[in-house]
Amino acid sequence: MTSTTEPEIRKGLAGVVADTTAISKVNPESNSLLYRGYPVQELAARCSFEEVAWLLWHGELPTPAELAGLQEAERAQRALAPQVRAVVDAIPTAAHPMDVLRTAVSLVGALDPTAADSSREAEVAASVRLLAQIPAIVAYDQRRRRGQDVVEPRDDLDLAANLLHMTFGEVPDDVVVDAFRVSLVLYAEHSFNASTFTARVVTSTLSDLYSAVVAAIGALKGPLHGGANEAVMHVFDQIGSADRAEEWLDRALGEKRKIMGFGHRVYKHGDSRVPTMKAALDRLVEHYGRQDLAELYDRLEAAMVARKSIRPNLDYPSGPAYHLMGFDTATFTPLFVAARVTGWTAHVMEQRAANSLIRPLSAYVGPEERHLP
Ligand SMILES: CC(=O)SCCNC(=O)CCNC(=O)[C@H](O)C(C)(C)COP(=O)(O)OP(=O)(O)OC[C@H]1O[C@@H](n2cnc3c(N)ncnc32)[C@H](O)[C@@H]1OP(=O)(O)O
Ligand SMILES: O=C([O-])CC(=O)C(=O)O
Repeated sequence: MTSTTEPEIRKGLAGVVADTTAISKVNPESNSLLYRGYPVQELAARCSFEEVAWLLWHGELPTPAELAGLQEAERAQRALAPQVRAVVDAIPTAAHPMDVLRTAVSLVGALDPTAADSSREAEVAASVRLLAQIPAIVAYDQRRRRGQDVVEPRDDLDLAANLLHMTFGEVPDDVVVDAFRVSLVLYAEHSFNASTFTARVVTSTLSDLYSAVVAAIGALKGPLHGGANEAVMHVFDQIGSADRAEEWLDRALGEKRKIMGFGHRVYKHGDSRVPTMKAALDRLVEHYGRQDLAELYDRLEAAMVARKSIRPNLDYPSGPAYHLMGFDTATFTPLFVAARVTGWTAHVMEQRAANSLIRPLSAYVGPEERHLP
């Protein structure tokens, strides 16, 4: 007699601990998030996005000389190669900006003669290159969609201010630049989320860093992940005003729809990053005089908590914040990429340093063996 043990299947790998990481710690019990040991709220309050990028890649905050070196290298690589502009121009504007970004990043990799070099030095250099190029691609694409000419980068501005300058042709008020910087810091890293895990799977086959980032962009695009920040804005547009929030939500829940910007695979009592981003959104609401947006935000959140006890994730405040800054809704997820590329590339380097091919098993449920007639 044979005994068969059913394999345990964890759909969506929920609850599975797939490997160790020293990059960030997501703690749903204490509702906290640490990057290399530092609470993300402290980093968002006191650090530039470039300092956080260095921290994620190297494990420690940069010295003044290290930060100056990173800034110099990043600022020197902000201009897009003519081939990259030409490829972006060749993509119809009906294509989503995430498709444009995915394609352009792939070309940036193909144009890098050191792309196949997987030494740590080369991968840090490629990470800095992507840190510089992605904002330029995102800004270029939004401008061409609006029929606007390219704005050249300014090397006297940090990454956050320069991205805004390249997108809008001017540097907005400090309150706006600061809210944008905060969003980049909060979006930078979040352990084994779907896009980061994708980057690690690609790296585990000993593929190159650019391939891992291109695949991660594909994973981030979906509305269950990074695409939710864009989807939140579509929800706000559909609802229109605060007094319609409950009615809209009841209909959506009645149709068994997922409400974008709410819920999380790991956090079940609220996302550690939301209070910091909500505070930045509140400052933008004040700055732009858009209390109507804040009222809609609050009414929908309160109704969702009352009906389902499900709380907002980071995409909920980020969507309306990017809207107030003036970004097109379809540009929101590319902005997430501009931030998360730091976490992805840190994970690529960590995976490579202690690699094991990522290849789980499956339980076969198809037909028993059979034969052709
Ligand atoms: C930066 C980020 O990527 S954060 C995530 C951004 N994504 C979103 O905002 C999309 C909306 N949210 C969701 O779809 C989910 O909450 C996810 C995908 C993020 C997490 O999902 P999971 O961990 O797989 O939880 P799951 O989908 O099983 O939800 C558990 C229960 O809560 C419900 N639920 C969870 N999130 C939502 C939501 N946003 N709207 C309505 N119901 C929800 C589910 O329907 C399910 O209910 P059931 O047990 O009655 O079937
Ligand atoms: O951790 C996750 O599953 C999704 C998320 O919040 C992120 O990637 O920032």
